[in-house]
Amino acid sequence: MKTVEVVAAIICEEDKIFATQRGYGEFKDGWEFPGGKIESGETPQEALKREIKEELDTEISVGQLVDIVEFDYPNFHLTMHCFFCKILKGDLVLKEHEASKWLMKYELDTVDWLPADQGLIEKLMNS
Ligand SMILES: Nc1nc2c([nH]c(=O)n2[C@H]2C[C@H](O)[C@@H](COP(=O)(O)OP(=O)(O)OP(=O)(O)O)O2)c(=O)[nH]1
Repeated sequence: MKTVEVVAAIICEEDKIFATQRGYGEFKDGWEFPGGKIESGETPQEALKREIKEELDTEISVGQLVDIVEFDYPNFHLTMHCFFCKILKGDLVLKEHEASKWLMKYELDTVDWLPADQGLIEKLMNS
């Protein structure tokens, strides 16, 4: 099975975490942490900064690695590197997503996360 290498940004501000809803494709309407596929030659941190600039027109700093999620979807294996991030500059403009929410940790389970994110959400809620 092919492996897709993805980076995801857990953007925090004060006590809240930024969640986005996918606007297109196979997982449309599912909630996720913004990010995307690592391109060849990029470090995960570089990929994450590029993706957040593209998707949200925002510059971030990439902090601690929170988790590397390994998950089998029917058609591919996902390896997802998840980092805590902070906003440096920009207003999180939704260029690809259809909605977003700032959620407190205890509210994280109030949106419908993509299947691969379930374990991570539990971990964040219990942290
Ligand atoms: N960014 C992100 N992707 C996630 C999460 N959870 C999860 O299963 N994924 C999956 C969905 C996609 O298959 C993949 C992300 O890659 P992507 O955003 O480039 O996906 P895509 O296929 O829509 O993009 P593209 O090839 O059209 O550029 O990882 C998450 O929390 N954040």
